[in-house]
Amino acid sequence: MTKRPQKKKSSLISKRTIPITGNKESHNAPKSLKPLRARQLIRRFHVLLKYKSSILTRIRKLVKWSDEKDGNINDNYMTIINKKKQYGKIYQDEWDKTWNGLKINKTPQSVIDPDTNDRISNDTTVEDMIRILGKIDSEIKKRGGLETYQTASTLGQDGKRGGDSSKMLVKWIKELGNKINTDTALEIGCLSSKNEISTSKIFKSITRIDLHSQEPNIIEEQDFLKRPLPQIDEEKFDCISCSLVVNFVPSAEQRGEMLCRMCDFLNEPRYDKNSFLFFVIPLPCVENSRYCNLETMDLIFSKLGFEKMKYHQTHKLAYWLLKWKGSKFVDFKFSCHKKELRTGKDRNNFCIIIK
Ligand SMILES: C[S@@+](CC[C@H](N)C(=O)[O-])C[C@H]1O[C@@H](n2cnc3c(N)ncnc32)[C@H](O)[C@@H]1O
Repeated sequence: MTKRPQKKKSSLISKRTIPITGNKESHNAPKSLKPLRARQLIRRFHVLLKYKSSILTRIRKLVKWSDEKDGNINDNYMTIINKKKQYGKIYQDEWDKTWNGLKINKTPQSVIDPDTNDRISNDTTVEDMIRILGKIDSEIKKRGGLETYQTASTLGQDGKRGGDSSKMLVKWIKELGNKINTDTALEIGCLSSKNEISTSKIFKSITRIDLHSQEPNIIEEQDFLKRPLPQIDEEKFDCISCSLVVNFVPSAEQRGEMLCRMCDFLNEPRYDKNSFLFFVIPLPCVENSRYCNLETMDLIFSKLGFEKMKYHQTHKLAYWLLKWKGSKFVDFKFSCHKKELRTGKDRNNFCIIIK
């Protein structure tokens, strides 16, 4: 059902978390955060990861990187840096400068400055990009890495602050009553096994995965883009929950791939059983993006064989419950490109590309 042959895809976060010299202590993720600071950090991580992804895409072209020969660039870009002494020095100097200069307890401020020093254009050299990578990697590490991001996101799930988004899935499934018959679920991007999707017991079994597991025996540490494709029906699911994950994925192509891939993990509908996708993204991804609106999402979902059962938006989030009609309804020729839909400088660049 995969739209195109599945290539081995990248881990979204580089495995490299220490500088070349390996002599920096890692900072532990904070145990608690004030809400404002948590929001600032989440935004900051999104910016850093997205920027890093654009830089790697550009380096990939410049150095004529081949996935077959060299592996995935997200995991292996350090081989480029380590190849030349001069590259290593540029990366390390920027790493150190950022590490020594960045005050992490202050409101996040940009160490990267796309308006002046860190702009990437057609003239940007590999050296320039390695310099920016050094800054970004150092900042990610100094802020505590993915663990800090997750602490901030978990805090956003606090019941007192609106609760976890799976509440909406549970409500909808209950509303649909016996029209919906789902036993198994895959929760992509699972921060906690105490969320309503788990405690409500609406599923007989839930497989939980996350890039960085906070409950190692319960949540499998796995990148969904690398999860082996099901070989037998028992490895598929009646429901996939993908809440606030796609916006975390740094590149538009990987977001598209994630959506296409979900079809491979859903059971073909049967006479007594349907398959569902619960999907959540921040509202600005559809309300204020230069490249994506609700019509774009409707089109993508319908071309991938989904039918909208429920939609709800709050002032922050957009939620969908979609029924998957099966592989017969997937338009394998469909592609979705980057096309400007809204102009204006206050837009965000959220985009989904399907090739
Ligand atoms: C903002 S949290 C969302 C948590 C929860 N699903 C919710 O709705 O509140 C995003 C989570 O997605 C995880 N994530 C991002 N990309 C992923 C991927 N490719 N595979 C698995 N998990 C991923 C991140 O590690 C992070 O824990």
